[in-house]
Amino acid sequence: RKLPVTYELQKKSGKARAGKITAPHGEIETPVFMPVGTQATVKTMTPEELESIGSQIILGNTYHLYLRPGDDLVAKFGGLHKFMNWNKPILTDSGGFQVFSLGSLRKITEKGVEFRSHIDGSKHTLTPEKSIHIQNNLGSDIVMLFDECPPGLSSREYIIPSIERTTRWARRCVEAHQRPDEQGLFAIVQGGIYEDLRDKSLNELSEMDSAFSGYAIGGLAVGEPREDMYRILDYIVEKCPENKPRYLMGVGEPLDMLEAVESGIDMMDCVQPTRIGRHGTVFTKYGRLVIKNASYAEDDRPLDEDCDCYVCRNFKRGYIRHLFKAEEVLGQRLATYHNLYFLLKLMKDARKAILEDRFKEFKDEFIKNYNMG
Ligand SMILES: CC#C[C@H]1NC(N)=Nc2cc3[nH]c(NC)nc3cc21
Ligand SMILES: [Zn+2]
Repeated sequence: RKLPVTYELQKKSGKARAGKITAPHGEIETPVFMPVGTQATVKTMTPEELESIGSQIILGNTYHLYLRPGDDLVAKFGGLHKFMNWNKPILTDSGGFQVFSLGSLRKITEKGVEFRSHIDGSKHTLTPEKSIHIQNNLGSDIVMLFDECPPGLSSREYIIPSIERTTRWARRCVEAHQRPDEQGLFAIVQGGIYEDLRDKSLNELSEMDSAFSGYAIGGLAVGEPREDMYRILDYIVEKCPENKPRYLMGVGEPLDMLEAVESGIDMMDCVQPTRIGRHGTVFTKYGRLVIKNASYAEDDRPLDEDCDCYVCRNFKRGYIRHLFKAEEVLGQRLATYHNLYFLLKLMKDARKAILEDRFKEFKDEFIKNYNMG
C-alpha cells in the first residue's frame, strides 16, 4: 500500500540531509521547523502571517483539542484545517506526552492512561485507540503514535518496560487507524539516554515499518546534559530508515536544532520561540535578547540587525520594549513573529548550506556568532 506521507532525499552534507516531504496538504522542504499551534492556533499569529514568514507545517495537540472544544466538534467543522483556516500540512501529537506533562496523572494501565483534565479536573482515559480516533477526527496529515512517556531522566529499570508497553500500544495504534491512506502514521523511538534501549525501541517499532510514514525521536531535551542528547542523536538518528522523515520532538533552541540537523534530523517542533516571545525574549544572531531590559529603552536598532523580517524592517528595540512595559499585546505579537521567522530562516539557510555541501561551515559560523550574545 502507498503511504500518504512520503520523503525524497535530495542531498547529504555529512549526515545532514536536505529533502522533500510530500503530504496530503502539500510539500515540505526539509530541514523544517514546525510552529506549535496547540489549541488550533499558533499563539498570537494569523494563518496569513504564518504563511508569510514561510511556515510549511504546524502542530496541533490531541490532548488539548479533545478536552476543548472536543474532536467531534472540530470534525463537524470539517476537521482541523477548515476549523482554523490553515490549508498546509498539520502534524498532531498523540497526547502521550501532554497527559504526563499537563494532565494530573491518575493511573497508567495496559489499557491506557487515566488523568484529570488540567482545565476542569474532570476524569478521562486516553488509550491508543482513542488517541488515533481523535487524530482521525482532526484530519491531520501526520498522526503520532500514542506512547508512554517516561519522566525525563528515568532509570533503565523504568524505561525498559515502558518501551515494551509503547511497542504493544504501537501495534494497537496501527490496528485502530481508520484512514491509513490519508493520514501518515509516525513511530516514536524512546529509550532515554541509553544507546542499547534506543536500539531496543527502534528494533521493536521497525517490525511494523510498513505502517509508518516517518520516525520521531522522543525523550530528549527533557533536562539531560547537552552532551547526552547529542551523543544519543549521533547514535540513533542515522539508524532510522533513510527513506522516511526523521522528527526530533520538542527541540527549538538554535544550537540544538543545528546539532540535530547535523545528526540527520529533518523535522523539529518547539513551543519555545512562541512562549519566550510572549514573555519578551527574542532570538538574535548573537544570542537571546530580553527586550524589557532597561538598556534597550533608547535603542533605535532592530531586534536583530541581520534579520530581514517585517518586524526588524519596521520597528526599533526601544518601541518593542515600550510595548512590553505597557503590556500592549502588539509587543507579544511582534516578538513571536520575529522568533518564528528566525527559526524558519535558520532552517532555510541550513537547507541551502546542505544543498551546497557546506553545512559544517554554516553550523560553525552560526555557533561562533550565537555564543557572543
Ligand atoms: C518520551 C517521549 C516522548 C514523545 N512522545 C510524544 N507523543 N510527544 C512528545 C512531545 C515532546 N515535547 C518535548 N519537549 C522537550 N519532548 C517530547 C517528547 C515526546
Ligand atoms: Zn526579525
